Amino acid sequence: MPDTPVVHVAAGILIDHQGRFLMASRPPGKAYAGYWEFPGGKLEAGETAQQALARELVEELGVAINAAVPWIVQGFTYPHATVRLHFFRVTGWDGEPQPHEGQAFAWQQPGQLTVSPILPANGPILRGLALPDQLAVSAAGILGTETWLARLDAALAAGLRMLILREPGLDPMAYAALAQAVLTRARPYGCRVLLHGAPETSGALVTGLGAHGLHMPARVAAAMARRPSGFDWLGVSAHDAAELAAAQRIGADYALLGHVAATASHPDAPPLGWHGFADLVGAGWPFPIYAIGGLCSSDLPTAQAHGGHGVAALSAAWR
Ligand SMILES: Nc1nc2c([nH]c(=O)n2[C@@H]2O[C@H](COP(=O)(O)OP(=O)(O)OP(=O)(O)O)[C@@H](O)[C@H]2O)c(=O)[nH]1
Repeated sequence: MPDTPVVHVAAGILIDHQGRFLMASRPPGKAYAGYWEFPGGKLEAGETAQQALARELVEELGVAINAAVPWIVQGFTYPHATVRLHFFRVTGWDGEPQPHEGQAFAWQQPGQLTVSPILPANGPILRGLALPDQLAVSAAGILGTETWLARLDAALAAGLRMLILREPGLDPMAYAALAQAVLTRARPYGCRVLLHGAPETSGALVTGLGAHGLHMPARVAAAMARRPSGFDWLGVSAHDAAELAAAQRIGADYALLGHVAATASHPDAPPLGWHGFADLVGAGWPFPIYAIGGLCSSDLPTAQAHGGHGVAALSAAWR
């Protein structure tokens, strides 16, 4: 049987100043009419995804893009087509979106969807949109627990909304006690806390404490065939294409990719640099990828211009 040809599609997630994103209903006459999607459409011969996006948004919404960054690439097989969807986050455009094809529009808040049904391929996209563009990795072992907890309080007050509690120097009892203390501090702020380790060693603690998920080292994910059950959010560290492929295989919700810049925590391995980061991300992955390694919040625009979802900071998060 011949392989089904892959249809490449560009779709734009218009994000406004309040952090809301635009969804549109598919017009009558198209496959999945009435389903909600992100505006966009198929690439024409010779077009790049970015060019197709610009054309489709003029045709469908009458807006001209002036700020867009590549984001998730999602493959999906429908009865009518096998598609490869190139999603872009669009933060600047000229003109007010108009329903040129008779679509209905809805501006939506991440994590609080009010429209349905959604095109089946778009589930991971909506989850990805609910992830903040900055996260922090803990540093209790580096700073000392009391000092770090005080800095955590300050970071939470300043807007930190996702934290990976990675403390390889702590024994299991001390780690569990710290995790409890961190969750108590983070909950009032709605900050997600992911514990670190393998499902066998840290999974019961995630469930027992009601943490938001598990972040796994690359070698743990590489040894898995499928997603471990029982975790709302599952993240993976990666350093190369094989480790990103492992994250994809197990259905990770996000990956950290690095290290991008030289960092004291990995003095021996050469940094990827932004070009190395962009080359790896540019292969197209169905989950958001954070840049990590010697970075701080001012690196966010650079990370996003190179295809990253955002920045993960270790030392810089606690200064
Ligand atoms: N535009 C868009 N298409 C999506 C999304 N998610 C998703 O699975 N798709 C799929 O990608 C394909 C896009 O095709 P389309 O019908 O919108 O493309 P088009 O504007 O060129 O349409 P046409 O050629 O039928 O007029 C469809 O199979 C659609 O189901 C999404 O968020 N936005």
